[in-house]
Amino acid sequence: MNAKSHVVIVLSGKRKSGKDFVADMLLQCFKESGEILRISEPLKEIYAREHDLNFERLLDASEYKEKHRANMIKWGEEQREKNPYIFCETVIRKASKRILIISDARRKTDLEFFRREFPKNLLLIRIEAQEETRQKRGWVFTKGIDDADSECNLDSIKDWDYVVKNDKDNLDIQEDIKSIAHKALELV
Ligand SMILES: Nc1ncnc2c1ncn2[C@@H]1O[C@H](COP(=O)(O)OP(=O)(O)OP(=O)(O)O)[C@@H](O)[C@H]1O
Repeated sequence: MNAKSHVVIVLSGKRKSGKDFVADMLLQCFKESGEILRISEPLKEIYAREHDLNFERLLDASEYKEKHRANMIKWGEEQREKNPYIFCETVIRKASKRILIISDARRKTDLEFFRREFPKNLLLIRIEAQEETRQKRGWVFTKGIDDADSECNLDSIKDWDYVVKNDKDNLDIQEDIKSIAHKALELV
């Protein structure tokens, strides 16, 4: 598939704001024509290979992932200093479906990449949840992670196509999900 023929929905939000949850709900709207891709996946794949770690365990929500999170962030920064778009480029090479849901944009350079590559077929989404909600979902403020660039770099961005307030449950965000899915299908 020609890279330019994708419609791309980019999700961003703080830890435990519900990025994966929203990505899954969106995917249900698109079924076979959609797929979820994560910028952090090639990062984890290459990091695991270079550090002799278990790639699968870095992907799930395990203690193992949390243990390596800080070092992985630092390593990712070093790679991005050489090429800020390296992980976005890798993830797009893996895309095979018409509608791509990128569930973890974290930096302005990620947005730059998608704006440049998909100027007409792009939806930028911010997921917001209050700290109290995130804590109920298991979030604990961690110095070096929650105050790092990977969590804060997009805080100042205001021109999202949609902001989803995800403090309640799936019924509460269903209307937002429908609008986003509808807009994406218009762009196909
Ligand atoms: N609207 C919702 N209704 C019910 N549960 C939700 C909702 N949003 C998120 N959750 C739950 O909260 C938890 C955290 O959500 P999720 O994993 O999607 O967050 P995330 O932003 O992807 O987190 P991280 O950045 O840490 O990977 C999950 O258990 C998820 O099922």
